[in-house]
Amino acid sequence: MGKERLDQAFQQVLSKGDKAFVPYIMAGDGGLDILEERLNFLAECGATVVELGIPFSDPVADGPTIQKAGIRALENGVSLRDVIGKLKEIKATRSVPVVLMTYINPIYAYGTAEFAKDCREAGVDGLIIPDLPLEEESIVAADLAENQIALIRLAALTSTKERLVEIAKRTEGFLYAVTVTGTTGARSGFKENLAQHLQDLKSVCEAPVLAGFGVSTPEHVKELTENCDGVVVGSRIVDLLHQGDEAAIRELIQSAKITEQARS
Ligand SMILES: O=P(O)(O)OC[C@@H](O)[C@@H](O)c1c[nH]c2ccccc12
Repeated sequence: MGKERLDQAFQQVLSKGDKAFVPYIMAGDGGLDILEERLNFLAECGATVVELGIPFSDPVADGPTIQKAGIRALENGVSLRDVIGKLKEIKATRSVPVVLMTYINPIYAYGTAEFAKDCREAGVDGLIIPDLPLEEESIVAADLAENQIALIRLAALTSTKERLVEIAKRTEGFLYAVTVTGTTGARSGFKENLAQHLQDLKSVCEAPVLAGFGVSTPEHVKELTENCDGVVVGSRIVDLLHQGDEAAIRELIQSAKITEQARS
């Protein structure tokens, strides 16, 4: 459960020589009733962990694709409480670890202690809270720790070296290395010095380092994972799910695995 389950999931993948692939989906996009089916589909495609977004009215880090998915979910009336309730219901049959991505406001409104306890009961393994800076972590850190839920930290491109070291030291589950300055969403390419940045993060981080933001093709996955342990892919997965293109999702996720040839 929790932190430990995340550690095991990454270890299992990385020890085989594969890279980790964490797809992001918006909870409630398409209705909460299809959540279980989607999680199990992603697991079956080879997802290491799934990042599950909570729809929110003011998603400051999100680009157009995820904003639209959030609006669809909000139109379905889906709240943080509903998502946790659904996860609790499907806990026994869910086959992939889940980390929730939510802004701090809904957690604060829920009550941090109750939220952390409910997350644990629902089998939530970790949390990504993009608008919670290091200095404010004490709002939730103790409650999450008490329930063995990992707090996954984000490393921005613009942070100072000292700050990145501190973030890398504190992170749990994995380190989310944000690859661009700006919001989520597909991009055509990455900064030239990104490879070095990822290597620098890896050299100071014991947890796996995963690159995310703007990753949308198997070529991106191959390129980025030369310098880190895996990727997080959001907008592209959300679009493909919305279009019902299961084959493309499978191909994208499988691109994080080394080929059988390379294995032998
Ligand atoms: O959509 P992209 O560019 O593939 O980026 C990942 C991303 O969507 C997902 O991790 C995410 C969605 N919303 C966020 C807010 C902050 C940090 C991360 C996220």
